[in-house]
Amino acid sequence: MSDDTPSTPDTPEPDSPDLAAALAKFDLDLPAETVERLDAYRALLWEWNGRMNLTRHTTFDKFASRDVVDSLELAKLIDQNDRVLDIGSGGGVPGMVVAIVRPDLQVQLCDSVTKKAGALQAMVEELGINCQVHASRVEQVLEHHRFNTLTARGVASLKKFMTWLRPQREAFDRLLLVKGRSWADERGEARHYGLLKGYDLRKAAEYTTPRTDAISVILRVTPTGRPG
Ligand SMILES: C[S@@+](CC[C@H](N)C(=O)[O-])C[C@H]1O[C@@H](n2cnc3c(N)ncnc32)[C@H](O)[C@@H]1O
Repeated sequence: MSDDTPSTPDTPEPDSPDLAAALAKFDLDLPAETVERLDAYRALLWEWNGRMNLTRHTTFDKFASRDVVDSLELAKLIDQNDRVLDIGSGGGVPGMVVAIVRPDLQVQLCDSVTKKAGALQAMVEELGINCQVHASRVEQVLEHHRFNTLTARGVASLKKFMTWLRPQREAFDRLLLVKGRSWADERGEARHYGLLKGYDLRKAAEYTTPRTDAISVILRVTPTGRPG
């Protein structure tokens, strides 16, 4: 190619026209019935998003490559029939997606903002999902309920989580947190404050958001002995 050949600018890939196309684009193979249920949830989420700020993932590609991918990675780590609480569900990610892809689980959602919990409750009812919604902070939910698995994405630092959960360590078997690249700094901070004493913390999964270089990890935090 000669030096004066005009370079063609990178043309951005067009967004997929529907959820099935987006899932196929990222090699996410789900049963047709699950795709239908996910799409019904996606439509409600975008509708509610017009009334309050619940998500920035308002293209099929973003919904599939971020929300569905994170939720599927989490779902792989949850035991059969677990009682699950999704903390700070916001618009329902990952909890609602996990409830749809893993109907064996007993998923509950919580958000401390009453109007967000109200939107979640309305979506759950419209979709006919058997999923209790708590309009409260996780600290309060755990005073009255016990779960096998707690999940969360984008809610708070590890230090904050370990502070909130400290008085309720008997109320759950494990905590699964979706985190970005800064996870090791967060671990360092939580350790510095002695908040990981009496817990086992492992990186349970690591994956890349499709077609980006964004790395995500899932941290699994398990209470072991008594806190130091
Ligand atoms: C940035 S949003 C993330 C929403 C969703 N998990 C996602 O990834 O799209 C964080 C949510 O956590 C909720 N939240 C913050 N602290 C909380 C707490 N202690 N208990 C329950 N929800 C909380 C907020 O109200 C907010 O809706």
